[in-house]
Amino acid sequence: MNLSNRQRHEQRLRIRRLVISALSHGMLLIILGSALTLNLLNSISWEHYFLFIITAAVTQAGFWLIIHYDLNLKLDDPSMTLLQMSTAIIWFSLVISELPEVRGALLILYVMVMLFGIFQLSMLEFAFAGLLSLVCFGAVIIADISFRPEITSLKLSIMQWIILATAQTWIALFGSYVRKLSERLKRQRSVLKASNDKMVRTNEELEQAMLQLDEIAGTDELTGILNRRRFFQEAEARLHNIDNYQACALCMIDIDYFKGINDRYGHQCGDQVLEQFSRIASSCLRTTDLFGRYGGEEFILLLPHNNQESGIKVAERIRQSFSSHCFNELEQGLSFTLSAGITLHRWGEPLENTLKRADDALYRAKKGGRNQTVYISGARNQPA
Ligand SMILES: Nc1nc2c(ncn2[C@@H]2O[C@H](COP(=O)(O)OP(=O)(O)OP(=O)(O)O)[C@@H](O)[C@H]2O)c(=O)[nH]1
Repeated sequence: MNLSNRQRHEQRLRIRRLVISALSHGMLLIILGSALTLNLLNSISWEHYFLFIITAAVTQAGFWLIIHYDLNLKLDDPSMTLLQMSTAIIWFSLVISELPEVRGALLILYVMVMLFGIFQLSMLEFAFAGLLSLVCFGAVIIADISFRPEITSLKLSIMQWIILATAQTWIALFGSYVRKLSERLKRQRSVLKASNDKMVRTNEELEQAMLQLDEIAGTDELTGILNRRRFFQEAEARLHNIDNYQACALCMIDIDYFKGINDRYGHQCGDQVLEQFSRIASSCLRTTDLFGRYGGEEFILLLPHNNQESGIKVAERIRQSFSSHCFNELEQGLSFTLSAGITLHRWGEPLENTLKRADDALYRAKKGGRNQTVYISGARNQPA
């Protein structure tokens, strides 16, 4: 039978309980065996003793086989608590019936059996187990009166029966109280677990929402690239972590005569050009590059691990890709140009200084006739 992890765990617990039950039987047999060896008991023979061993072994092995082959799972109560208790009560009664000398002391065995079911049985089941022990013990008394009248004190036997009835009633009441308590604890634990799970889920959802909010807060609505604020946050963080001998380029890009695009084709078409430019530029960049919208039609790039040559190459690649793109949807064969200013970040310098140089380079590109990339040296790229 294919069992779930939970069922397997419960079966292991049932085997453990069975071991406890077998040990209780064994303990009684050891006590009896010791008393027999020391000749303290006259009423019981070794034959009877071995019969007790065999019956105990057979019943315990039977229960073990039932659990081992998972047959108990087909029962209404897979723990077989009441069944095991009833078997034990009958077996203890047989043992007790052979030991009139120590019967009073052995009454405790019935109580022990009742304790076995303290977390499992309902009030009704407890009442059944208690009644069964009283009936079995009553049968022992009747057998004594019938077969051993000479050594039987009726008054004492009745007194013992009353004591047993009182003890079993008390245990049945106490047992049902303990069971209710444990059920209440279980319910509280499951409520706690449910609210804990809910809290974990809410936290995860909150975290997810915060991440989404953070992403939205750092994204330019029109182009989907980083906005100016987030670009500088991330650029500062990157520069802080960059190792000092790795050159890093900063590039500013401005679409040429953008006002004219707006004026001629309308603001919406101007937006389309900005979106298209962002797509083209993104396709020319590596995932480690930072790309943001500086404002209006101005864009900014941080290109880690780039020197003068490779930085200019990236800017030129973007410029050429953009200028060779045709905006046929606006006008057949229509294309635009851009200007770029680039510089290298100097190790340890504030980002505004680098930005100022890149802006100067862009200004020169515009002044120089647009549609070009101008580089201004970032001087040393080494520690001062
Ligand atoms: N469609 C659109 N236009 C914008 C946006 N942001 C700024 N602009 C416009 O971009 C234009 C920028 O024009 P200018 O700064 O004069 O520059 P230019 O026309 O590109 O000229 P040069 O940069 O000198 O080549 C302005 O008309 C702004 O209104 C935007 O999000 N969408």
